[in-house]
Amino acid sequence: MIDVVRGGWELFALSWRESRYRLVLSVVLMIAQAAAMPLAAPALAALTDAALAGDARGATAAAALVAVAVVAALTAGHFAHIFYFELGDRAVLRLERELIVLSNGSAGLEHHERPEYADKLQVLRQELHRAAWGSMEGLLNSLGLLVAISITAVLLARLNPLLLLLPLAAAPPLLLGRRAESIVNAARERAAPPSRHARHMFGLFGNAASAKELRVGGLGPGFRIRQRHAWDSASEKLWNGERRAVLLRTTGQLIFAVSYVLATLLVVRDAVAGRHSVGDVLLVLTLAGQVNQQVASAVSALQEMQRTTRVMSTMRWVRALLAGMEPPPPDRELPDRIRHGIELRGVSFAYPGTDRAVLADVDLTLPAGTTVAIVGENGAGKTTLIKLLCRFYQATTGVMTLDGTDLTRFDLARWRACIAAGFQDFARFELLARESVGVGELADIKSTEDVRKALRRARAEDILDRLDNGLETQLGKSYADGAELSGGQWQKLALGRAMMRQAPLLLVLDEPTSALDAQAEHELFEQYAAGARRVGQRTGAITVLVSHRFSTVRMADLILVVADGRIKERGSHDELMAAGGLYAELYGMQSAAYA
Ligand SMILES: Nc1ncnc2c1ncn2[C@@H]1O[C@H](COP(=O)(O)OP(=O)(O)OP(=O)(O)O)[C@@H](O)[C@H]1O
Repeated sequence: MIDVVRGGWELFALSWRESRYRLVLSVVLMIAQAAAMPLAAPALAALTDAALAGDARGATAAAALVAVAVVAALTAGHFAHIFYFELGDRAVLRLERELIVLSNGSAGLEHHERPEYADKLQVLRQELHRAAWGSMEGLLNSLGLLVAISITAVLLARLNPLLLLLPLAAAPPLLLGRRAESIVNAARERAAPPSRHARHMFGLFGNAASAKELRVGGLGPGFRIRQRHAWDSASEKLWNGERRAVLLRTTGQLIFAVSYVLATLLVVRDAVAGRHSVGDVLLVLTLAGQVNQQVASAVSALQEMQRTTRVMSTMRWVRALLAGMEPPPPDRELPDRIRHGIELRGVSFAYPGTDRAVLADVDLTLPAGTTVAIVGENGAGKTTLIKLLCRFYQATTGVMTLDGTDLTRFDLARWRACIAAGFQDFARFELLARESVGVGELADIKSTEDVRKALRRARAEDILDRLDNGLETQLGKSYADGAELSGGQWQKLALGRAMMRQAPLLLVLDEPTSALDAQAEHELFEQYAAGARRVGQRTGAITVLVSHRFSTVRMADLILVVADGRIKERGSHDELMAAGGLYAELYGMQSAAYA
């Protein structure tokens, strides 16, 4: 219950921040609506007593009050709905925005790869919309009900404290009604298989394809009997469920009806004895009828509030998880060139939530101004190494340094701004083609010239020939007029995106060209490596390339052979070939296959 109050309070505070006047108006109108019904009862009682006493002015005034209460009860809720509906929408947007900011603003990728995070996100996606404004309604209804129940209780207790037991009598119809609903649902589930079968049979008769076989096989009569049996079986199951449900609902309503009659008799007896007026009897008749409704509404409002509680506590969990992933504050300026290189010392890494070391005790130097290729079998740990270099994850043990300074001491955003990357699992940004490439360097996204140059460097300019509006073509099937690209074309755009940053300190290319044939990939990298060496001499930039194609790999200055999370061999192509180890063996096998 504390959680429900907390969730409600959080939603209330969120709505307050979003729009105070909408919230205040919603609350006032909902309370007005909720209070109007019970307040109509004493007005009705006063009207009756005044009429019986021949007091025309009193009766008129009371009638006016009844009219006002009824109008308020009928209309205030509709006006409130306009305000809280919008408020709910705004609350959803705010929570969604927060979710996007939280999960993308976070330093690493760890949260994306934690199953419980994915589960929570799934719940949030499903529940957020329904919860936020369903709960808004629940919250306001609860407030209104609190007021309505209090007024009703005071009015009834004034006449006879025993009448306060009436809400208890509203419980049986509610509980038995619930039970009846679950019985009907269970019956529907039981009836589903035979009813599906009956529908399938029915479909066979109306279908040209099956008609041929039904006739040739003489299956018609037999299938008709099957269909009827299936239908009878489904109907019987449903009928049984419905019959039990009606019985339970009727019992519940009867219990309330008996209590209602008893409550009325209690007041009628007092009225006959002269202790109460006829108006009082009418008051009880009216209020007792409302009690039933109030209890049912209170329960459904509580259920809505429980949904809010779930959403709000999930949001708290996500906030706490992501807050714990903030990188340490930077205390070193990132240099604008690499003088010596990037070093890994004793680096081991296991993915969060797992025990297996994907990288184990890696010692490695990526010298400034070089092109480094990483090779190894599937699952060896190549991509993981790249992810650590991009600081998507923090090494479990060991340290990574840039010219001797721990990488974590540099500002993360600045470090990322110095990286250009093409990933194996690239994104498909359904934007204009120019933007889809240009987001590789936001500052240049508007420059058609820069985007074209990047595509040229990625040897992907040919894509533009197939796009009706060239760079200004909308991409993706989410849009009616969006151009859908093949997997290979999307990959080329991703490579173009990686080429947008013209002078990165670190360029990582993790199999970004698997859709190209071996020759095209080779030519592309040869051209790229020549450019990278030129830039590298100036800035010390390092290119790290992951590829399974040895024809591409051989041109790298340094080749690392990764196996079981360790660097098994390192050296230039010639050195590794001369050593006659794993690299030489794999190279030999691949050249033989292409020979
Ligand atoms: N998010 C993750 N959570 C847990 N384990 C992971 C995760 N990503 C990768 N792994 C595991 O880490 C190991 C190394 O994966 P990695 O992607 O680094 O291999 P790779 O050498 O790049 O393989 P490939 O050549 O197939 O791309 C694999 O055993 C893989 O199952």
